[in-house]
Amino acid sequence: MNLGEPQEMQDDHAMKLGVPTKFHRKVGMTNRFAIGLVLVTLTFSLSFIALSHPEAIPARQQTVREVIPKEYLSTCHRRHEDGSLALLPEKYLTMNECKKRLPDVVVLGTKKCGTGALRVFLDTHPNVVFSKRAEAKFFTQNYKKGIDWYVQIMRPTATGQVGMEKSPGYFFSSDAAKRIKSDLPPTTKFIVILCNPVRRTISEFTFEQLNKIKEKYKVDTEEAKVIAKRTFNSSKFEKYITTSSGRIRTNVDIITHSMYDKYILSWLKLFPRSRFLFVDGDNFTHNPVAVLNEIEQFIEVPHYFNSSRFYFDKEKGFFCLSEPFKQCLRSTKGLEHPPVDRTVLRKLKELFKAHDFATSILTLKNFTWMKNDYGSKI
Ligand SMILES: Nc1ncnc2c1ncn2[C@@H]1O[C@H](COP(=O)(O)OS(=O)(=O)O)[C@@H](OP(=O)(O)O)[C@H]1O
Repeated sequence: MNLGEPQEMQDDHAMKLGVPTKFHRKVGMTNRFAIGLVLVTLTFSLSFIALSHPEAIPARQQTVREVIPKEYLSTCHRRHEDGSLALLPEKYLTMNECKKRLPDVVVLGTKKCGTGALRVFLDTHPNVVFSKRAEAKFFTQNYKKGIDWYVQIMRPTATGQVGMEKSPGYFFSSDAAKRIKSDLPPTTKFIVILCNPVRRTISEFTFEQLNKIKEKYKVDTEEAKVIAKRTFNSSKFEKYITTSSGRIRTNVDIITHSMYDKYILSWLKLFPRSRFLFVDGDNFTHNPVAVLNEIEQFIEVPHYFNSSRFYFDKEKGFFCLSEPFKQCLRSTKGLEHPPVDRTVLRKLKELFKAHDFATSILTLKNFTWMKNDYGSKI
């Protein structure tokens, strides 16, 4: 081809030689542009379809994607078969925004009304996470350790989980109430489990006696129980709670701790009642599912507890967990109580009746033991 020739002639030669002409080049460029445009549009459309319909990704690509176990999606822990908890690998903790936080719900009390069983049972709910320590006691004896210590003893929670703590001594402490008011957010909820005050008083006495024996003889709970039974003096309890003239002492802790109304009143002076759930401990002992369902609603977690998760253990004499693992409360819970003189029992009932009346007005609840005259068997 002579490059000095006019354009039409150059094209003529070119056509003959099979070389692309300017016209062909123009058409070629337009085609390539069009093909490119179609390819880009196709790629965009395919990735859009793939994103909005992950099932549309070809099977070969899906295999390289990690399949996250369903139970890892909104939690920070994995539960072993024996019930113990292990933190999930770091990437899941990040994905689920897991971190240690102040508790959302605090079980304030009350001592010997089933707070231990409440904790063990509630902790199996997938949306509930209790503190690492069984009892933090931060707002009472550990306050000097500082709020960072308190946060550190919590387990990490994912955003949708409810962090909880139980320290039954808080209920009796006006200091704890004031500190909670100043340190916890105004959204914190409180659970107070109350039970038959006569039975509660005997329970606290029995528990304290056992602890004294453990300390004195340097023995474990089982040995202490044997010693307690052997050395049991039937009038010990009666002597401890009555004056020489036979009146009930109203200045000993195990008695005052059962006068629930005065503590409730002091808490209600600081917090609105809507932030409390007052739970019937006697009902909880005999029908844990009903009470746990009530708690689920109050703390706003999905329904989880049903009767298949529990069984009544005849040897223990109490309900135990059957799912997700088998577990009864440890041997310091469900102690054998000493028999108590009938006259002393009657005096205790009379003393607590007036307080219970006030309790039911303050809580707007009629508790089991009030309906059945404190039960025939205490
Ligand atoms: N399921 C189950 N298993 C074992 N024990 C149960 C259960 N439900 C309620 N209870 C009652 O809980 C009482 C102990 O209460 P607390 O756990 O609050 O005691 S403590 O204040 O934390 O020491 C304990 O009191 P005692 O019987 O005097 O030991 C029990 O009566």
